[in-house]
Amino acid sequence: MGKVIGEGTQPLICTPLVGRNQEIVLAELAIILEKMPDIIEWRADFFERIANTDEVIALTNAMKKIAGDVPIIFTIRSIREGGQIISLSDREAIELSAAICKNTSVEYVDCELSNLPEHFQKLCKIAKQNSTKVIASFHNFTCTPRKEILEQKFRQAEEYGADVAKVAVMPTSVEDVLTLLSATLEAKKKLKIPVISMSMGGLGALTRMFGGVFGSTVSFAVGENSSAPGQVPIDDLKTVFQIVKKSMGM
Ligand SMILES: O=C1C[C@@](O)(C(=O)O)C[C@@H](O)[C@@H]1O
Repeated sequence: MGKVIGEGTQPLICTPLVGRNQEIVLAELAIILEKMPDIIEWRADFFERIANTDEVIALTNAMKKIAGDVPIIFTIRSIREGGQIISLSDREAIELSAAICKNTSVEYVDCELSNLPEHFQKLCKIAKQNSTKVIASFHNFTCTPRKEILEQKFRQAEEYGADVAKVAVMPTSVEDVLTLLSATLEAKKKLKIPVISMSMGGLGALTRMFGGVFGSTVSFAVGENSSAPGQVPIDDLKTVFQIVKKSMGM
């Protein structure tokens, strides 16, 4: 049985795929699976044929065949939230994500909270009809907004009907790292849905290792290539999680 976000005592380890074409993505997937991640994220904004819906669907089907029980997150990260430049408009990106949900070969779809509410709701509806879970996400690659803003983003994810709330921000000080951890703990206590959070960059790397203690349910790790600054190699993360389990009993 594949792992489910929010279940279990330790955060799940998710490794991103960032290949530009089918051959590279599938090669990355084969290498990553040997490292036994709990979840795979396909960052489809890196895929150069993203405008061809049939090819994108065919690749998710091929990935599912190889990944088996390992759940897949389908993500189109927009340029405004740290993603690649793509030829699709926001509406077209939502339509592609909806087509992926209808095809049912991925377990999760990422949708940014910065989308128009009607676009977000449309994708949520189609995802639910097809038993795909929605991860509502918020990213800031330049700074860490105030704690109240982070809490509001977590809350908004739940209010919008998402299944998981995710916040990724860039710290410029250790205080920023504490702000992210503190907002995560608050969200974990108040929300009914699981939360994922990370502080990016070198300073934030500790949140990828110890964020589970504060309520984060997934940590993104480098399998083959990194998709964001500060990601820790999967083997290192597994070692840290073992030490946390042994020393903290979680
Ligand atoms: O949202 C996230 C988190 C992330 O930005 C990180 O910092 O690990 C990496 C992205 O691939 C993913 O979609």
